[in-house]
Amino acid sequence: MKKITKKKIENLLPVYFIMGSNNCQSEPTLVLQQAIKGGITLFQFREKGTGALTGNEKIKFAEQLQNICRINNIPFIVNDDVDLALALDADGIHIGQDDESAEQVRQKIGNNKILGVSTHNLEEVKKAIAEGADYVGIGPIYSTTTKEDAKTAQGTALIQEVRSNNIEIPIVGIGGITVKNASPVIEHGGNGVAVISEISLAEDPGENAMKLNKVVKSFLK
Ligand SMILES: Cc1ncc(COP(=O)(O)OP(=O)(O)O)c(N)n1
Ligand SMILES: Cc1nc(C(=O)O)sc1CCOP(=O)(O)O
Ligand SMILES: [Mg+2]
Repeated sequence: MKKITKKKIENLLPVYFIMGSNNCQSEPTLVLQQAIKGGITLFQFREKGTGALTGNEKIKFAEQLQNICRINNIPFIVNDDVDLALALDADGIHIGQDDESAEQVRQKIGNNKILGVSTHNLEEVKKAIAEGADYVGIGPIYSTTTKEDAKTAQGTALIQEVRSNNIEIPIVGIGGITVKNASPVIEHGGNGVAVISEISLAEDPGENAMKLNKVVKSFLK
């Protein structure tokens, strides 16, 4: 992959689907295929929490999902695990404030992979940018039960603060986002929504992916 431009990242963020084996009630490979058909624009492999796969099982599962993404031209991002991202030659890595520093991770992955960083205040956003983030995740926008250690919901306040400071980093909102409540994230300056359960637990994952794609794109300028 060539050096990623800001415009290119923005174009990947509208419907950012995140999933691990414990987020699904049906076969995860089918859920991902349906989500892709529905119109997700980016995928993150996030294998963590209760009952998550480890070791070789985790690697094999990641390879299966990466393969599905490859066939369908959807970039594949790995959550937390920099070694796995490098071993799989993933398209990028997403890290949070409790993970390795963005500066260290950027050094390890070079300039041609996507680096996403979770942020919860303006200082963290500025630091992430200085250390080489390509986009920031801001959340939780709404309350969520999917992430065991999620912080208190903050709405779109930080997205608005970042934009009112004329900071142009691509932003994806995350946490409790559904088809019905996605639009404020974009109206207030986000470039996309990152969701787990709204797609992974949907009766029809493809339909929810399609609805999210439609609502987000209708509010993007
Ligand atoms: C797009 C996106 N935004 C935020 C997160 C959360 O990352 P983090 O705070 O490191 O928490 P975990 O996901 O690792 O539990 C994310 N994964 N993706
Ligand atoms: C992985 C994650 N990170 C969050 C953050 O606030 O940084 S909230 C979250 C869980 C998102 O799952 P759902 O779409 O089911 O609410
Ligand atoms: Mg993390």
